[in-house]
Amino acid sequence: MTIRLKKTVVLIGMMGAGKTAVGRALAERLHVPFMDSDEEIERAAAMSIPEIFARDGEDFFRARESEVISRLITTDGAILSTGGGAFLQARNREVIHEKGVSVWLDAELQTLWNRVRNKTTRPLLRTKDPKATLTEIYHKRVPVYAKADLRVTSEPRLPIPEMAERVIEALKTRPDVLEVCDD
Ligand SMILES: Nc1ncnc2c1ncn2[C@@H]1O[C@H](COP(=O)(O)OP(=O)(O)O)[C@@H](O)[C@H]1O
Ligand SMILES: O=C(O)C1=C[C@@H](OP(=O)(O)O)[C@@H](O)[C@H](O)C1
Ligand SMILES: [Mg+2]
Repeated sequence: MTIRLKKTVVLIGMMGAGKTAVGRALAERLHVPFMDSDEEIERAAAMSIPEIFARDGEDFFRARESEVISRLITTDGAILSTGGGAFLQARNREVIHEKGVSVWLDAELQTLWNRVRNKTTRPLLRTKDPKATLTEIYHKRVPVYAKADLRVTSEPRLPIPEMAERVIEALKTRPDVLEVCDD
């Protein structure tokens, strides 16, 4: 069985949902290019995300993020993992809807927290009470993430390759995106 992607699949959702890890596994499984907007921003700036936030601020980062998404979404039939804030901007949602298909990787707050709690790579969580900050961001964003074309729920103990399979199952409901050919 061969699977062919006709549109670029854009993974959206909270920090720690697994967009980067699942996106990479999904691209390997489907033999298509993998892109991550954060990695692309870091590479172009030759700085890490925390360094960009510290030196140039969040607004600067969001502007770079929009540019990178608009550019990368033009690659047909690839996987594009975005940063957790990307889908919040209407302009980003529009280009994603126009040229790709959005998949919300949805995970429970406790799962997200367990995955990000010991990491220093997410500047938005550098607050006095990072768990409260994550909770606040989560509740604010969920209604926007719900605008995605597809939603895939992540169970805390589901391994990354199985999450990638779940995404494929969800994509099978969209023949305009995924073509399954019996060999
Ligand atoms: N399904 C999963 N099972 C176990 N660990 C996971 C899973 N998804 C993500 N992780 C881990 O959680 C952390 C955050 O994942 P990441 O892909 O960076 O999330 P995001 O890009 O959505 O912020 C990483 O250490 C990743 O390996
Ligand atoms: O949620 C957010 O606003 C952010 C999420 C991060 O990406 P991940 O969702 O891949 O962690 C990164 O883009 C930046 O730290 C801001
Ligand atoms: Mg990521």
